[in-house]
Amino acid sequence: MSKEPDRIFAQPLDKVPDFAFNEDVVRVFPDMIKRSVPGYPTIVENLGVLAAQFAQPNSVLYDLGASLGAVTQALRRHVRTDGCRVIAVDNSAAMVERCREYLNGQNSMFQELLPVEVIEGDILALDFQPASVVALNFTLQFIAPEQRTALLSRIRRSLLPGGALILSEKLRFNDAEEHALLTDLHVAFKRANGYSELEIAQKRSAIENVMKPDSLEEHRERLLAAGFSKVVPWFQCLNFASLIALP
Ligand SMILES: C[S@@+](CC[C@H](N)C(=O)[O-])C[C@H]1O[C@@H](n2cnc3c(N)ncnc32)[C@H](O)[C@@H]1O
Ligand SMILES: O=C(O)C(=O)C[C@]1(C(=O)O)C=C[C@@H](O)C=C1
Repeated sequence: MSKEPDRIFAQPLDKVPDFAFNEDVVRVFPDMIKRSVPGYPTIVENLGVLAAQFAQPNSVLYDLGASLGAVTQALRRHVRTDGCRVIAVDNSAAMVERCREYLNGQNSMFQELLPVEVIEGDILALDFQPASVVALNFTLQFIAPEQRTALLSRIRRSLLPGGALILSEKLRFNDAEEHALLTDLHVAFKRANGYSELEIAQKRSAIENVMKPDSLEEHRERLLAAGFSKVVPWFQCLNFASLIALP
């Protein structure tokens, strides 16, 4: 994985463009996400552990919005169920190209890994195959809010009995005081990870039009409306959380 440090917002910009998963972001993405999302390494590794509990023989495991394939690699480290294969999907050409390189490197180093197919495409247009695990790791927040329920309904319909959706997201909070406190603590987390005030402020304006977090209550209601029977939060660090949704 690239070790290049994220300096994307380090210099003052006349106008901060909307955030995009382009070549510049791809180059620094492992550093960016680790320094921006509290608990990210724990979530990714344990997503593999959780997935192993829900994986059903001869089924598909989806990594939706796979970026560089961190979740796919965790699935390959932990899932040992017979006949499983991973389908990783992302609509950023730059991400997909680099993701394929990393996974090919993994293929040549280890034997008996789950087969992986990396698809460059829009998860909103995906024809889902019967799946036992679907991971949306910090991806739903980038989908237009009015399209989220339909996507989750299609995922729900593709899930096999015994399977699960694992959904990780940045959260907002309905209680203004709680929202302000956890937002401040997230800024402190970024500062402690070496981001300057300028970098933090410019990143905030870059993502505000493209990334729309929901509250835990909104997630729960939407998942139930999409046909899931049970929603169980399994991780929260500051304003970032991960949920298990059962069919
Ligand atoms: C924050 S990143 C996900 C991080 C990744 N899952 C991980 O754990 O390292 C969000 C990803 O979702 C992808 N994405 C956003 N909208 C998408 C869509 N409609 N279809 C496919 N991928 C999408 C972006 O290109 C980006 O790579
Ligand atoms: O909330 C922020 O400030 C973030 O930087 C979050 C976030 C994310 O949750 O995906 C946004 C974009 C990058 O992909 C990395 C992290």
